[in-house]
Amino acid sequence: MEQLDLFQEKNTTHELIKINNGEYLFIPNFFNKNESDFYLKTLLEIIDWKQEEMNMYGKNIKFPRLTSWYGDNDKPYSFSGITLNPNNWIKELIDIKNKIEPKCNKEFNSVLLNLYRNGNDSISWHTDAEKELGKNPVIASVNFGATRKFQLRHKNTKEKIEINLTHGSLLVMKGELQHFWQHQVPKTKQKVGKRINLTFRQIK
Ligand SMILES: O=C(O)CCC(=O)C(=O)O
Ligand SMILES: [Fe+2]
Repeated sequence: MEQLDLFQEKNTTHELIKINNGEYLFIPNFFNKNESDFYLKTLLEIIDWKQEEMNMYGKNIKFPRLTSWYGDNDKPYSFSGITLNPNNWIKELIDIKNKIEPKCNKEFNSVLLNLYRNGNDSISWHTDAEKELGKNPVIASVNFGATRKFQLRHKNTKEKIEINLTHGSLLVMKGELQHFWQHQVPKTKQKVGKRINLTFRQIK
């Protein structure tokens, strides 16, 4: 049936959503408009944004987005074929971390930031299941700027879920979700502005 290929739209106002093999929280206006505008503008200016490259089959491929890594862990963090050394925490990132931790019931010691400059920037299907993150990692994703589609796909059943990550929203992925579901932010042909995503993590 064609229906199976359609993404289920899950922009409900319920906070905790239980899915097959995982759960997540989604709170659209976790940060109010003023806070969100402030963080979008400030983080664009003060974050140490870089376009990382990875080597694939002998070719250097540029990531289709800018990234930056902050944390209190002196260990470098490796993912998608690259290793990032953490920058030291800055006040704005600690303020965001302090605000989300009670909602997540979790403390974080690092954050990966992504800057999607326009609709051509993206992140392709992956899981956040690096071994440094432990067994069932809690990953808190904070969003400022343009709304982009965030898609989840079950590895076995291929079931798909789509969430519009709006300005000021908080998405918390938890339970066994990272073992069973991949996620991505696809490119879009629509004219979209800049978007910043922060994923807070606890690195062991
Ligand atoms: O931009 C997003 O919403 C997702 C980012 C992500 O999945 C990651 O950095 O691991
Ligand atoms: Fe991810």
